[in-house]
Amino acid sequence: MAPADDVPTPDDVRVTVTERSLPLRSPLGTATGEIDERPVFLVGLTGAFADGSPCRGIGEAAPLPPWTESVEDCRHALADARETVATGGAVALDDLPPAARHALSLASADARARRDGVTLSQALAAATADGGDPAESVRVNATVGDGSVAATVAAAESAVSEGFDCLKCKVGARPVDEDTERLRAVRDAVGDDVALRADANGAWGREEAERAVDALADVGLEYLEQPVPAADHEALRALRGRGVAIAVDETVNTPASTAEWPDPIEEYADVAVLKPMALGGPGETVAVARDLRDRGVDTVVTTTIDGAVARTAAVHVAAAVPGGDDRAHGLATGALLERDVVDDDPAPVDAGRITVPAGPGVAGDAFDGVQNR
Ligand SMILES: O=C(O)CCC(=O)C1=CC=C[C@@H](O)[C@@H]1C(=O)O
Ligand SMILES: [Mg+2]
Repeated sequence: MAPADDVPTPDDVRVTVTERSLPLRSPLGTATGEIDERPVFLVGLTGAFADGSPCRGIGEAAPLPPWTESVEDCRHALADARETVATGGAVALDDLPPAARHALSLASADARARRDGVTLSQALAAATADGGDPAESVRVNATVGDGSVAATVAAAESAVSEGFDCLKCKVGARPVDEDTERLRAVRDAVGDDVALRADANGAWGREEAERAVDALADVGLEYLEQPVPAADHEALRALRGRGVAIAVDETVNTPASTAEWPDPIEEYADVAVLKPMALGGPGETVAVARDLRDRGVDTVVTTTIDGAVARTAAVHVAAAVPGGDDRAHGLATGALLERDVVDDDPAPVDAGRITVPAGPGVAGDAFDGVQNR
């Protein structure tokens, strides 16, 4: 772990953890079931760095198996970390499960960036060799859940009317032929100028996936995300070059699987969809994104349908990745929530884009007091 991302262990830092339950406006239908509520843990760091400068940072864990550990395991990991710091010990990020690690890695990065008077994306870009300047805004896609043809088309048309020029549709919850009909109907409704993606969450077997890819070859998908189970690497390789670009999500999005990625990954995927919550933090994700881009695999950053703290941090991650505004990112998930951790989103969506908050840190003082709401 780069020193910049370790939890600061100044003399008198204090870790606070508060739990929130964030209901969705309506359940998000996916191939692996419906998501109707998101439990999140807000993690605050307060105190002073060893040089006496104030240490104040905020992080968030939004556990979502199978991308991360369970809510219970996250709760325990954060309680143990809080106790370790309270008794003067040091927390080793490497020892934490992904969502808990994300919360502490983010809180530490936020505290350091606020101390240094820079945005999180500036700190993330500077922390890697050829960082360059982060993007000032990022393009984002709308997320369209599973549903009937009519409901899918209506949701797509609504997103386009709000200014989105990229739509990601969840597939895999119904027979392949129905999903290809849904996607074809969306294409017919929105025209050719809107980018269209589909995400199967690993629901299809090899034969179904090949049938889907062949049926979708003329729909003009930007990519098909995780068509087959995470571990079926040979199926991924076999799907390449059939007219639809292939993206991986579950295959690459747990620290454990980083060591078990199919190698060379560029033979298995055109795009990697990266989830900072699953990869254990913003710094970790930017490092993975740079490695993948060096290997010819494009990257997109998405939330795990997080609260505003983690979602805003993911915006900074997308802005810090070189060429990060080439593709739309899956960061417009705040609109899916009935209730968030703050009333005013510091990184709202406007016509399919999100402007990176001016900082310092994740969003300046926008999240001050978030744990007391
Ligand atoms: O990528 C997006 O548009 C938003 C995030 C998103 O689709 C997901 C977040 C978390 C779990 C899944 O339901 C889904 C995904 O698989 O990418
Ligand atoms: Mg996905």
